[in-house]
Amino acid sequence: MSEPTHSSLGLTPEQIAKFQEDGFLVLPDELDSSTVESLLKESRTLLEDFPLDSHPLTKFSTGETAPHVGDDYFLTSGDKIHFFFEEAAFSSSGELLKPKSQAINKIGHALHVLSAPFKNITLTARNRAIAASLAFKDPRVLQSMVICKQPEIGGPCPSHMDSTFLYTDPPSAVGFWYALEDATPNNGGLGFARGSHRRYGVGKRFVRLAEGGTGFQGKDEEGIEGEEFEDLTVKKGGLVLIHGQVLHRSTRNTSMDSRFIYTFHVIEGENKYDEKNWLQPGKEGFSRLNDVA
Ligand SMILES: O=C(O)CCC(=O)C(=O)O
Ligand SMILES: [Fe+2]
Repeated sequence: MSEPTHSSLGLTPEQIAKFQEDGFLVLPDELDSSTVESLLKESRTLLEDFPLDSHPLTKFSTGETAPHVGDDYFLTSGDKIHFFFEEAAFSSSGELLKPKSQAINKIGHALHVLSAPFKNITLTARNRAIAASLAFKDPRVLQSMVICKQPEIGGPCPSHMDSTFLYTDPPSAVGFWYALEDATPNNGGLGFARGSHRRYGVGKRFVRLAEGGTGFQGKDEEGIEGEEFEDLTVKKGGLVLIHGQVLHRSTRNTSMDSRFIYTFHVIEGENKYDEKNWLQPGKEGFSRLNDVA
């Protein structure tokens, strides 16, 4: 038998139609259990090994939690592995309430470049073929992260569309979201307003501000707040593809179970990616899925 071609590794016509209809697509069992185990092990190692003393949110002993502490750490994270705390991990006087491995909400944003286990599941022939199925010509990978959503204090991710954050002209973002643990309505799962990508354009953008830091520019389209969300259950190893304009969110995790997921985003390299976007490419540019053998 001949080797499978890229296109035969891609989505079926039925899967493509469902993605276009709903704005998301669940692909169960995308990763086998030993791969998931290796990604969890890598995540735990990163959490254990990062230096707490030099982190911008903990190196100030006075509990300095002003909004702009950490702006630079965030804005320079596009080609690095940085660690972002759960808001509820600190007391009102700025003391860390949990051991650091249970206090981090998110690790990002270049795991797909700098961490071999994450790179190995991101820059793959399968993902190249999935992107081709979704009509990408020059798919580029950016903004990879592990979202830990820690037990008891896991912060919510309010309703948004990803093209607000990773805008191209025309919009093209697609999220690849992998459950590394079962993600359920009980531990802060993932919820969608089904079909909402067909109801709204990209109304606002999350940008670098001229005065420093980041903020939103523009307005949401009318009616966006009234959307109903369906909370999914995604078993570990499952992949969810997320259209850049579908509204999605995840809720607070007050359960005793963490909800580790890995996500990265793909944009069309042929579309204009401007300097307002919060995440700017390093010298190498964003990773090309078409370079995968
Ligand atoms: O899993 C979450 O909490 C949110 C993930 C998300 O918004 C994304 O991957 O685009
Ligand atoms: Fe998102």
